[in-house]
Amino acid sequence: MSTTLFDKVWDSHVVRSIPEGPDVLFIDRHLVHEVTSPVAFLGLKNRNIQVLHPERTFATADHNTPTRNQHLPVQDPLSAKQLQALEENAAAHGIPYWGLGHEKNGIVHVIGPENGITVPGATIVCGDSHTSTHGAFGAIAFGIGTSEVEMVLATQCIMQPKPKRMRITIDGSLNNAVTPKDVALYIISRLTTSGATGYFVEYAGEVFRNMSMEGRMTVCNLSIEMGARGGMIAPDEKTFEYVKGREFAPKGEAWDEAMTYWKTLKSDPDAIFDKEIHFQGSDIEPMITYGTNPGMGVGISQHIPEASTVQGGASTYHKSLDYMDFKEGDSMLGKQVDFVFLGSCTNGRIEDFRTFARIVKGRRKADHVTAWLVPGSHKVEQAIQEEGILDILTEAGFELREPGCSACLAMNDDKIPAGKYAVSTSNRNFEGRQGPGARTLLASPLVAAAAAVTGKVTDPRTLLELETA
Ligand SMILES: CC(C)[C@H](C(=O)O)[C@@H](O)C(=O)O
Ligand code: SF4
Repeated sequence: MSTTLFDKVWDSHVVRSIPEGPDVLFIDRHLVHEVTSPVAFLGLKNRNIQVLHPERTFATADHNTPTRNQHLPVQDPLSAKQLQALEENAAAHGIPYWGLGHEKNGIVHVIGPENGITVPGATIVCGDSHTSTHGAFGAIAFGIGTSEVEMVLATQCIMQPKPKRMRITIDGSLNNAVTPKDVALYIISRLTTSGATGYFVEYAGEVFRNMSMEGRMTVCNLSIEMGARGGMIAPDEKTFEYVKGREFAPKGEAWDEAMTYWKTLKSDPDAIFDKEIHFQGSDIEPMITYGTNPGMGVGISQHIPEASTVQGGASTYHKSLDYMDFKEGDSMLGKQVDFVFLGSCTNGRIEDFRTFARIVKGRRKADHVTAWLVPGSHKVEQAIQEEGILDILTEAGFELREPGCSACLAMNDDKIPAGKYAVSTSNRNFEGRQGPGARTLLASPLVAAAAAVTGKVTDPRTLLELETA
């Protein structure tokens, strides 16, 4: 029978189908963080229920944690309270808790793959929209609300209507300096932020096959920003190689058994999708956003589009440009940059720091730029040191902070001041996302690095060319 990858994984997890209603799905892995879990645990307490599968549940602190002096007590009272609540809840239910300072601590979507919690063919949920990241391994992974977190804690199941299937195929190869982040921003700019609403996306084609696991995670992470329920990529040798030997991955006979199953995880050649979309890799250039949603992006050498050429109302478009203090027709190149943020579950992995270092090596941070370089986890932080990247960064005048979500959503002290411009490797550029009045330009680690050393929006290709010249 011809089945999609998505159907194979979904159908094998259905515990019960409700006619004309949602399916009840078994959940293999449940990731928990401090923001969306307190009320869920309270619900369990009120009903005197224990977590059904603590060994399938993993808790970390990431959203409102400081990125400096993590060894000291957390100053902000609300953050301190949320962190303490998670620690106590985890202890009460026998759930592993990787709090501040723990070697496995980090952003929930970075530590899952890093520790082998994320595996092909699994169902993975978290009270967090960017759970889609884990789809890079051929898992069905999606964000859930707090009441659903409670449901999964209590039953290890969730009720979900089955989404439709979309496949986005990108063939060919990518141009110089075009990274997975650019591919994702390009797709969203073409589809808009609601273009995949109601769908679960499979990414296929040469461009994704050639991507590293880190790159695939970046792409799947951003699926949610075009409205998709999630995104996934069929596992291949690269996936298996990445997972093998990680702490929570299957071992010995269990590994062999898992591999037999994982190798079947691909869409059949004649599988039918509800919607198919095709792009060419060579059409993509380094991207940057100019507006207040992730779909408002252009190639870095381009100009801000005229309102008449974009979808949606002109008044919303103008409101967005007013917030950014940009004008239709402006060139993106040369725009002043005050802050640079490298980090988040989109681009806070080791490969992103390697990419950033490629450009800053032998250069200096621009004097007027404040740069926050925040690893996605302690393991990433450690790799940055071990690989000598920290030396490159330090020599160029940068400083490394401690892991967490940080300026991605500014729930801690890392807030971009009102009116300032930040080139950010994160995933959302909504009004006030990085601090009240802050203006965000989403881009890749390469574009962020180019901005950090020149102090303005700069095409990274011009700097890379100088190196090879
Ligand atoms: C705080 C959390 C619920 C939220 C999410 O769901 O995505 C956050 O991670 C974000 O990126 O906005
Ligand atoms: S890094 Fe940003 S997008 Fe990712 S989980 Fe944290 S706040 Fe959400």
